[in-house]
Amino acid sequence: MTAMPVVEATIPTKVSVRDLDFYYGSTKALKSISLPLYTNKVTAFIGPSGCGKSTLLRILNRMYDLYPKQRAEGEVLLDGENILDPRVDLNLLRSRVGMVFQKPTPFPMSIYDNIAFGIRLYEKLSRSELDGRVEAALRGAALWDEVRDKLNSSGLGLSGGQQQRLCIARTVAIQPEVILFDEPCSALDPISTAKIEELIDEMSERYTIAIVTHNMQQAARVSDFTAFMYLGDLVEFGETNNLFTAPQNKKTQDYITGRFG
Ligand SMILES: Nc1ncnc2c1ncn2[C@@H]1O[C@H](COP(=O)(O)OP(=O)(O)OP(=O)(O)O)[C@@H](O)[C@H]1O
Repeated sequence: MTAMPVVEATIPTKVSVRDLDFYYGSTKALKSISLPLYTNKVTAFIGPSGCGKSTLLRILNRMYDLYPKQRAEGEVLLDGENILDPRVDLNLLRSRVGMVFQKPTPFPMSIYDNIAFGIRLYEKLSRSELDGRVEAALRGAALWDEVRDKLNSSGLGLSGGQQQRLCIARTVAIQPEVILFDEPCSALDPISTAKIEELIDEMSERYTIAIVTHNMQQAARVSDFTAFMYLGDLVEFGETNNLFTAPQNKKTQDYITGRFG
């Protein structure tokens, strides 16, 4: 049993990962991970390729459940409720814990319908209520001003950075509590990346956020807390400032100073 790192006892915990193991078939990809995601804070998962960052992220909304040979053991408490329990309603869970992927993946439909599609799955709204929700979501993703005059055009006609903000709008439209970002900027140019980073910062006022990133500067810029992982272990978890300036573990230090990874 590994102890849960407690860094900020004064901030409420939204998600509590406890003694989490994860298997791809017989391969163990995560080993007894325990960490908190603090409410309305951004937590970055960093570490060299293959250390388990995306695996950990995908557990937080049971994405792995789509694959029969993948299995998690341990607990992931969302507001105290274990989301690994087989009785959990996955549609409800994924409406509470949204996800933005590495590659922007708009649906092949209009900008408006990209947002409205998910809302319609969960709620029955009048046209004017739906219009309001679509606008609020696009504003929340800092995209409204760029698309307000072409809501009926295809989402696929937008630039890569705009498409990623459309995907963020689609996620926030469902009014989740937690948002998971899996390398959200890796396909984007520096200006689009800066916009998404700024957006993540603003979004943390309303959502609890976890982000997987290869880019340590990005982790340092956007996150409040950082988890450093290595070969399926959580090596160090702490406030981002502390972890980057005064790492406690030699492996963390080697990684952030570019000695490996
Ligand atoms: N579908 C899969 N089947 C079998 N093993 C897998 C699968 N996906 C990932 N793994 C293994 O699990 C481990 C963790 O992978 P994961 O993708 O979570 O790492 P990561 O830190 O996100 O890597 P990267 O930065 O390269 O995306 C790796 O050893 C990987 O080879």
